[in-house]
This record gives sequence, C-alpha cells and structure tokens, in this order.
Amino acid sequence: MATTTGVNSDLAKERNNSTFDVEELSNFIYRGPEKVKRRRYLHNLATKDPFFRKFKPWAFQTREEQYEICLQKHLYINKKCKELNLTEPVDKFFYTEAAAPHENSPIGLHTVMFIPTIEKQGTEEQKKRWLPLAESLKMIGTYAQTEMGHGTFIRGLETTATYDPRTREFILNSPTITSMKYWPGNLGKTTNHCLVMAQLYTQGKNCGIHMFMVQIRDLETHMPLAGIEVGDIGPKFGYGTNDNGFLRLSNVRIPRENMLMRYSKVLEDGTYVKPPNAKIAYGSMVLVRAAIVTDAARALAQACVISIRYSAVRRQTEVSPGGEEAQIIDYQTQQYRLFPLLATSYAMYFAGRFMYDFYLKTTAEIEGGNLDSMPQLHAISAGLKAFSSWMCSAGVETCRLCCGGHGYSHASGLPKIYIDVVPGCTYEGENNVMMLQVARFLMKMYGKLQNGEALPTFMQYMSTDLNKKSCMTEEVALNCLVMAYEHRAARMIRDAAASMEKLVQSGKSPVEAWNGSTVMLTWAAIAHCHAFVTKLFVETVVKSRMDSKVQSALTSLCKLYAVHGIVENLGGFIQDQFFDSKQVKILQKKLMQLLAEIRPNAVAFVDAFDYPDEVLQSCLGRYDGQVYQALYDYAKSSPMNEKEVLDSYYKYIKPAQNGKYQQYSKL
Ligand SMILES: CCCCC/C=C\C/C=C\C/C=C\C/C=C\C/C=C\CCCCC(=O)SCCNC(=O)CCNC(=O)[C@H](O)C(C)(C)COP(=O)(O)OP(=O)(O)OC[C@H]1O[C@@H](n2cnc3c(N)ncnc32)[C@H](O)[C@@H]1OP(=O)(O)O
Ligand SMILES: Cc1cc2nc3c(=O)[nH]c(=O)nc-3n(C[C@H](O)[C@H](O)[C@H](O)COP(=O)(O)OP(=O)(O)OC[C@H]3O[C@@H](n4cnc5c(N)ncnc54)[C@H](O)[C@@H]3O)c2cc1C
Repeated sequence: MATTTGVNSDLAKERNNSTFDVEELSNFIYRGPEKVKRRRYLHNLATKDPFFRKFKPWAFQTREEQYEICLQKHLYINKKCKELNLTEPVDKFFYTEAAAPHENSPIGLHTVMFIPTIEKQGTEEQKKRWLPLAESLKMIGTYAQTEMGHGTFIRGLETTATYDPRTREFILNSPTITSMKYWPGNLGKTTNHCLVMAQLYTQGKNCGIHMFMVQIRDLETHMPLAGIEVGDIGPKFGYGTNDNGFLRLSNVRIPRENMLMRYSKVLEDGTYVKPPNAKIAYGSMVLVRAAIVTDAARALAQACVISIRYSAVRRQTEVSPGGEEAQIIDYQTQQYRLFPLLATSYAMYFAGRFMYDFYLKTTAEIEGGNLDSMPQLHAISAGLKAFSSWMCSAGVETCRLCCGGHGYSHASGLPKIYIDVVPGCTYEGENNVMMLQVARFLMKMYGKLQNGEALPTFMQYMSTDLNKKSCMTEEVALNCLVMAYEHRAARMIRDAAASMEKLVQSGKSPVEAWNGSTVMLTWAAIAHCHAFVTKLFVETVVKSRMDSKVQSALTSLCKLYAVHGIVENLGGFIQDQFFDSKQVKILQKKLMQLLAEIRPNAVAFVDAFDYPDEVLQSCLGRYDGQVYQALYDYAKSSPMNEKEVLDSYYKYIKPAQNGKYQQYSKL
C-alpha cells in the first residue's frame, strides 16, 4: 500500500530486494566514483540554481515562450560554463542536461556545429579571427547545409558560391526555390552568421561543395543584410524551442578569406587546390553522429527510469478474485516490453562510450595527417547513429505505452523525451541512408575478403564458416550468443553481395544492381550494427573490472539483450538452420528465465543511472514514487484551472445551451 509521504512502500521494497549496490553500478556506468561525484556536482549546480526554476513548466509554454525561455536558459548556461570554467564537453553536457532537460537549445547549433566546424575546417588565421567572436557570442552561427530540395544528397545542393578574381570575392546565390536553405537549427531568428555549404565555381568550373562563412544579419540591429531573406520555418513535431530556419541568398558577396580553407583552397587568381580527401569536409556531421549515440542512450535510459519506477508503484487488477492488485511490473508482458529496453539502454550507453573514445582517437590521427581510418570512422559513426536513434526512439515510445493513460500526459515527461530524440532518426543523415553507407563499407570489406586481403579487426567475423551450426546449449553462453549475431550478419552480407552479383550477371549495371538490392543491403547493415553493439556489451561485462555482484547482474542484463534480439528476429537466425528447433526452444525458455532473474533488480538498474527528479521532470518517475499526489498537483497547476469558469463558457456553451448560434454567423 502506498503512503502519501516518504518513499512509496513498494518502491522501498524493490530497493531492499536488489542483489547489488546501486552506487557500484553508477560508478561503473560513469567510469569511476570521481566521475560520478563530478556529474552529481554538475547536476546539483544546475538543479539547485533558482534561475532555472523561475520559469513555468515547458508543457504550459506557447511556442514563442518555449523559444524565449529556452534562449534565456542557454545564454545563462553559457555564462555559467565560463564562470565555472567548464571547458570539457562532457562537463558541459552534464550541466546542460540538468539545466534544460530535452529543451533543444536556440544556440545549440552554434556550440555543436558552428564552432567545431571553424575549429576543424578553418585555417589558423580564420580560427584566430572568428573563434573569439564566436566564444563571446558576438558572432552567433549555425551549420546551413540542408536545402528545401536536398538534405540527403549533398552533392546535389544548389546554392552557388562563384569566385570573382577581380574583387577577390565569392558571390553566393540561391538560384531556385528548392535551393533555399531550410531546416538549419537556430537559423530563423537567432543567428547572425552561417556556415553555408555551397557549390564552388571558379575559373568556370564546378569544384563541388564547400563551406563559406556568411554574415546574414547586422551585428547592431540584427536586421537581415542586403540580399538575405531569412526566417523561422514554423511549428514542427517538436523542437519548439528551436528556430529552425530558411535562408535565401541573392548575390551576396563575401571576401575570399571567408571560404573555410584548411584543406581545400581557392587562390587569389582563382586556382582551386583540392583537399587530401574530398570527404574531409563532412567531418562536422561525423562529430554529431558520434554524439547522437550517447544522446539517444540517455533518452532511453531516462524513459526506462520513469516507466520502470512507475511500474513498480502502479497496481492494477486483482490477480485472484478479492486478492491484492498486482504491481504492473509483475506482469510478464510488462517485463517483456520493458526489460529488454532496459538492457538496450545499457547496450547503447556502452556503445556511446566506445563511440566517443573512437571518435577522439581517429580525429586525432586525421588531424595528424593520417587519413587511413576515415572510412571506418564514417561507417561506425553512421551505423551506430542510425541503430541507436532507431532503437532508442522506438523504445521511448514503448516506455510511454507501458505507462497506460498517464503515459500520454506531459506529466509523465515521456512525450518531451520522445520528441527530442526521434528527429535523431532524420537529422545528421536519414537512418536508411546511413545504413546504406554502412552497407557500402560492408560490400568493400566483402570484396577484400574475396581477394584474400586483410580485414580490420571488427570485420574479421565475416570470414566465419557459414556452414557451421550454433554452439548454443542450455547454458546459453555469451560467446555462443555473439557468434550467432556475427553468423547472421556475415550471412546477410554474403546474401546482399550475391543479390548484386546475380543482378549484374543478368545484365544490370552495378548501379542498378545496387538499387535492386538495397533492402537486403539494409538488412545486412542493421545485422552488422546489432552484432557490433552486442559484442561490445558482452566485452564490457566480461572484460571490465567491477564489483562481482554488479557483474553478475549486468551479465544477466547483457544476456537478455542478446537473447531477446535473437527471439525477436528469429527468421534471420534460423534461415540457414544455424539454430535447430531445440535451440530455439532453449532461447525462448531462457528469455522467460532472464525476465524473472532481472525482476528484483529492475529498479536498482534504473536507479543506477542516477538521474535526479529535476532532470526527469516526471510525475511518474519520481524517486519517492509518490506519483498520485504529483499527478494531482500537476493537474491543479494547469493554466486551464486558473479560473473555475472559463470565458468560453459564457461565450459559446451557454448560448448554445439556449439555442443561440448567432455568434457563428458573424464570422
Ligand atoms: C563523440 C562526442 C560525444 C561527446 C558527448 C559529449 C558532448 C556532446 C555535446 C553535444 C552534442 C549532444 C548531442 C547531439 C544531439 C543532437 C544534435 C543537435 C542537433 C542536430 C543538428 C542536426 C544538424 C544536421 O542535420 S546537419 C545536416 C546533416 N546532413 C546529412 O547528414 C546529410 C547526409 N548525407 C551525406 O552525408 C552524404 O550525402 C552521403 C549520403 C554520405 C553521400 O555523400 P556523397 O558525397 O554523395 O557520397 P558519394 O556517393 O560521392 O561517396 C561516397 C563515398 O564517400 C564516403 N563518405 C561519405 N561520407 C563520409 C564521411 N563523413 N567520412 C568519410 N568518408 C565518407 C563513403 O564511405 C563512400 O566511400 P567509397 O566511395 O565507398 O570509398
Ligand atoms: C529537427 C531537425 C533539425 C535539423 N537541423 C539541421 C541543421 O542544423 N542543419 C542542416 O543543414 N540540416 C538540418 N536538418 C536537416 C536534416 O539533416 C535533413 O532533413 C536530413 O539529412 C534528411 O534529409 P532530407 O530531409 O532531404 O530527407 P530525404 O532525403 O528527402 O528523405 C526522404 C526519404 O527518402 C529516402 N531516401 C533519400 N535518399 C535516399 C537514397 N539515396 N537511398 C534510399 N533512400 C533514400 C529516405 O530514407 C527517406 O525515407 C534538420 C532536420 C531536422 C528534422
């Protein structure tokens, strides 16, 4: 029975029953007690700061208020980060996630893409010129690449930058309606500069797409400059705090020095100097793709915290007539929907940790002049970005559904998380398109395998003997699970390659063969990413040092991740009789056992993510489990309840009750 003060008794019982120390698991997730302490310190700085609490809740704000309030919060965050000397991206990330949770920043693109693009693609002189202005917000910029007509196919962008050697300027133009920049974050009303991706023309030749710094608004009045038409694109599915914008450029002249020239150059006479690799200009997209993995994991983790705590508190339906109503977390169907998502949130966190390290290592190599790992970085970041955003967005929605009616209310905090995470499936490369980039890499690797060439370590599984059957026994060993995922991926890669080969043999061109095989190629890419994430999870629990009780609990969760993925995608695992029917039954039975095994630790697993209530902003996910009082308080705080009788009653309902409808004929 729930009490109205203190911690809900069901939730308290859950915490008493767990088999491991939550603090130990938090230490493992966040890489040590010092880092946990630091994260808590940063969260506390934000959640205890009265500045962030003076605004009305996000769900009660109009679009204009969402923008204005979020802008104030992020400008304040910017100021505080400077005062507190928070320079590490991870520190800023933790401080911000607590200060403005899931409120997409009106200066976010400035921080996440504009400044990093100058840093990575600018010359020393350009960095010296622009970075101090950008750091002090005198220049506020965005990354303006996508156009109304093209987002995916960036070689098809229509914006032009034509070099005029007489004046040593570029002339920028949006020659058609489809060429206008459309979607860039913060572009509509906030920014005064843009990094514009445009087709470079010099000496009469098209040299492909390049980045140009373009001032769009006056630095004093903030009015658009001559030749610039700019504005907000209007309300969207979410992202109300963000002024995604449109931009038309008409004969806008910028100095030659405004082309980002660290790698490609246009000399004064108009001579074009090529970069060492044309795709080096895509580096800022790779950075954000890498960051999206952690961002998506965080969204799913928070949704699991909310949904699992609520499932422990919520009681529904007497199990036997007249008996006590069960905690909904005890229904096997609820466990089947939630626990694999809990496992997925851990899998994605570890994938995000890996991605962060790999990104830093590989970009350091690239900056040192060694570009060898660029294709791997592209394939891994594109694949993990797509896989994580798909799995986590769908997972957040399932968490919402698992909360029944209350999940549909903004009081749950879940809709806010969902609308923040789901565009990650689209921006920074639409997920299907990203998976096809992965497939392109896989086909190259397959070609190497056929030629007997060496493969990078993470691709060596492709040489597995596809006639081999699974080693799965009742024990359901982790290595047999990994082998199953790698077997499926290797077979799907081979099948996709065979499909293309067959089409070529039937007289199709390589391009036609590719287009005729994209579904199979996508299956292969997804299977590859699934294998990659599973193996990473297994290696993390097997090879890392951690408390033995935590390790045992985490091993069950990891097993659940792997077994559930097989049972849910069974067709792909049994197509070549890799598993026999006896082994399938073993896996199904194991799945049910694992749900029961994880049940006593479910709340502890979500507590270990260590998100304060102020970050979750959820009546259902509160640490103390006092959900009903919170829902009641939330309802009472609705602006709709400020007056007992609304003006609309007198204006519309009362006249209608009296049969008077004249007011409508006035319209
Ligand atoms: C890791 C850091 C973690 C830190 C965590 C802490 C702090 C983080 C702080 C903050 C971030 C927090 C969260 C982030 C979350 C949210 C972000 C907020 C807002 C989001 C803003 C969104 C902004 C945008 O959307 S910008 C626009 C993005 N647009 C796209 O992505 C377009 C997609 N299209 C493409 O990328 C390309 O067109 C393409 C599909 C790849 C095709 O390119 P194209 O040139 O046409 O290719 P082509 O066919 O000629 O050649 C293919 C060839 O090129 C290789 N290739 C392609 N791309 C790359 C690359 N990037 N690198 C290397 N190589 C590349 C490809 O492999 C092919 O090679 P090959 O021919 O087969 O050899
Ligand atoms: C919230 C949000 C913020 C954004 N912020 C920015 C920003 O700051 N800066 C910026 O420049 N852009 C931004 N964008 C734009 C974003 O990057 C693009 O929308 C994205 O890259 C997808 O491109 P698209 O819209 O052209 O989709 P399309 O390519 O038109 O996709 C439509 C469909 O076609 C399919 N498709 C397209 N091409 C292929 C192909 N080759 N093979 C198979 N299928 C294909 C896709 O899979 C998809 O199903 C933002 C978008 C959103 C939603």
